[in-house]
Amino acid sequence: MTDSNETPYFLGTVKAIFFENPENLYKIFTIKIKKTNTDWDAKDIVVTGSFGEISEEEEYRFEGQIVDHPKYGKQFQATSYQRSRPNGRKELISFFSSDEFPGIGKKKAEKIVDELGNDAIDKIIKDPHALDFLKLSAEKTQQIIEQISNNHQTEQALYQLNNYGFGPTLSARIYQKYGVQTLKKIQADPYQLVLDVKGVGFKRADELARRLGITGDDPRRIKGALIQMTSSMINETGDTYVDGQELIRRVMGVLRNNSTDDLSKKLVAGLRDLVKNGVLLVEDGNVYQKDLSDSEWSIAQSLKMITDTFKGVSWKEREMKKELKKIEKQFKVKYDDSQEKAIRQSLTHPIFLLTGGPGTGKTTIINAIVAAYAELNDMPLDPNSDDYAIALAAPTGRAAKHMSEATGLPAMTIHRLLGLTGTEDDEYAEPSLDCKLLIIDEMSMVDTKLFKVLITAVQPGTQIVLVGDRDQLPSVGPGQVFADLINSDAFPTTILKNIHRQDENSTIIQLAHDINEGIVVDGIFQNRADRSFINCDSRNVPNVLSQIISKSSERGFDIADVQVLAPMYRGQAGIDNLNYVIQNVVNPMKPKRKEVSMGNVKYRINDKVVYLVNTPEDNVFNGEIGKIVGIILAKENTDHVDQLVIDFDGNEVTLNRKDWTNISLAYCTSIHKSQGSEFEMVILPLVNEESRMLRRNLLYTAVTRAKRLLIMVGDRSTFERSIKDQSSERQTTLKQRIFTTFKIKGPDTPPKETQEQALIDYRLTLDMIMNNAIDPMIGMEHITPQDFLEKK
Ligand SMILES: Nc1ncnc2c1ncn2[C@@H]1O[C@H](COP(=O)(O)OP(=O)(O)OP(=O)(O)O)[C@@H](O)[C@H]1O
Repeated sequence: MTDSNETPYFLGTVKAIFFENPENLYKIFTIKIKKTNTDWDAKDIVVTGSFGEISEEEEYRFEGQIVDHPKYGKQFQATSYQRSRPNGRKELISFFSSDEFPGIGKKKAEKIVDELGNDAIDKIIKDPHALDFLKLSAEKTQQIIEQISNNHQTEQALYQLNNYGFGPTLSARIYQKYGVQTLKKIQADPYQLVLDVKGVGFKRADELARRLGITGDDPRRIKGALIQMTSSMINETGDTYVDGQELIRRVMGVLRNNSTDDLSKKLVAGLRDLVKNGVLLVEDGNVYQKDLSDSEWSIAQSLKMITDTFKGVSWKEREMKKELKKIEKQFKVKYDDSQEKAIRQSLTHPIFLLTGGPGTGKTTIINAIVAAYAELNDMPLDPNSDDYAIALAAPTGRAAKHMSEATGLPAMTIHRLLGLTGTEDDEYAEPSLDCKLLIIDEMSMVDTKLFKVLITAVQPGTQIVLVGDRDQLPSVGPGQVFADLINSDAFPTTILKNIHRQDENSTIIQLAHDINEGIVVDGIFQNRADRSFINCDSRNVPNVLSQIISKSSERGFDIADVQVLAPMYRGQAGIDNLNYVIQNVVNPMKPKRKEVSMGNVKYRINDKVVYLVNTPEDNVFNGEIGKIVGIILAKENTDHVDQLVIDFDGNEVTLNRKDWTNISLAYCTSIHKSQGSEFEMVILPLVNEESRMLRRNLLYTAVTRAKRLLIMVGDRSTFERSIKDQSSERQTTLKQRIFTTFKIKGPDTPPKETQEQALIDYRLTLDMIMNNAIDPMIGMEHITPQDFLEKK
């Protein structure tokens, strides 16, 4: 493609930037070509890549390669770029006399080049007195120097970030955060990156710090470890705070090799500093990430504001009675007592909570609420009408689709409703929600931070209905908002218990309810038309599963409708091994078939895969399941990289090898990931080795994913034990914040401890540890410090 062996480049002026992703700084734009060493013969080309700073009408030099995008055709994928420097006398004169340097005309520009020569720019950057001969005012001279240095610093920073080992995406993200201060900031405190830039963990910052000579018990290192450990522990448990003593013990484990006598003093000083700077917060001996703690408070305050500003309803009781009769007729249903109570409460209160297991009528009630609300408030149920003010939303795309199908009205993800991008910027978003009735489904999946953004967006006078199944697994992110709201007793709540789904052959729903009640009946292990139990130990699970899958495909089940769900990745009956085993049953390697590898995983055409991150620019989101429809080997394309083409429900996405870490095989997925989705057939292997993870809510969530068929595999005692194992609640303080804000006296609220007292306690613990009275590694025998450094 190129004239010579040198890297392909394009020099040109940026004309129109038509796509920018603020998260990874990915941009797509056209340039008007001035020069290239390729045989591209058009006047323009589309350039793509991650760029810290690109301005329209500026000239840049891009290095990279021409690629052939399956949808958009040929474009230039830039791997590096720099603002082009004026070259030669003529260009330099027009550069200095341009609008960038007001006050310098052609004459002065000529003088500069005559005096400083063709490397005038470098000379000005290096020597602040280089321009003295012009005899301009000090202010003017300074302006010129700054203008030139700013351009230069961007290049310099990105070059140095690359030297530090950051790839283009991370470099662009860091540069976006710190701008021209990038190098100064990083060199002053590389651990600040852990806090400021998503994707940089303690381990990476620690490596960089070592290169910069920051080691041992340097305060910056201690603070970096405290921040990272707090975040790791919160992500691990889903709690909204960590136990202070435990945190300290773990941080000691990380810093252990470098411990000095006064480490304990330094640790407490580090903690104190982080508290002072608003990063962490200490309360009642617990350590919070300040923003997560603030989110709990904001939620409580917003709920209070919504409650206080509610002005009641304008219609009379008899009108509601009449309306209930009308909708029963309209939907051809007779609501049971708790259902009727739910409809009444939702219509008459500012905030209402509705929870129930499968088939208890949650969707039925959402429909009734919408219809009755519209009628009683004289609102047309027509989304195109200006007076329509109902917002329906759910945390996942699938749940939103279900809501929309059930109501016949538009429903969307909470992210879309709020205009969020699925990136870390979401936490700082302050959207405003313009509706009068807001209904959220699958509320158990909403975490603290998302709920904070949602609820603070709600305007006074809005009525809110939160619907979900409180017994399912809590959200992936920290918190258990739905359970906390229900347990606070601050809001009217209805728990639906009667199962209404009339399907004589279906026993799965009853089983789910029994599990939820902790009832172990023999019937669980007897085969029914829609479910069966296969007794086997963990060694036999792969074999048994292979047979079930073969049989199900003989019976005409598409593998897309069959989902194996497991709790753990490791082990014979773990997700990784089962994916390998099932892949070889449904999509085996044969001679002449294409196959590519990524680590131990092989990918073939027709493989079922799951996407693991959010990439709005490709319209694919975390948890979406797709099918590999194409494998393009490096030797077969102009990019010279292996590519997978994946069909996500009609949306085809091409992933270069470097992005294959964003997918995994999906024949078997985790129960956690399956929440909010339903499958025709669920196969659920549970084995004794996993007993540490098995809780009632995990089993309950897995079982309720099955629409038509459920096959449980494993040993009886494991199932029995998980049914009996009450799920342990997450540690959060949302309930207490609600008690305080609503002035409700909560049951035995623990005495308040001041920050100072807590810090003194830590000091004592630390001193004991330092004096070897307590081994900091007690209870951590099988755990290495590495386990806490960065989440995999
Ligand atoms: N009072 C009722 N009388 C008769 N049928 C009812 C009643 N309430 C609900 N149903 C029916 O029961 C079935 C389950 O109801 P619905 O789908 O609303 O429950 P759900 O709680 O949303 O269940 P899931 O969470 O599993 O979707 C539906 O077919 C619905 O029509």
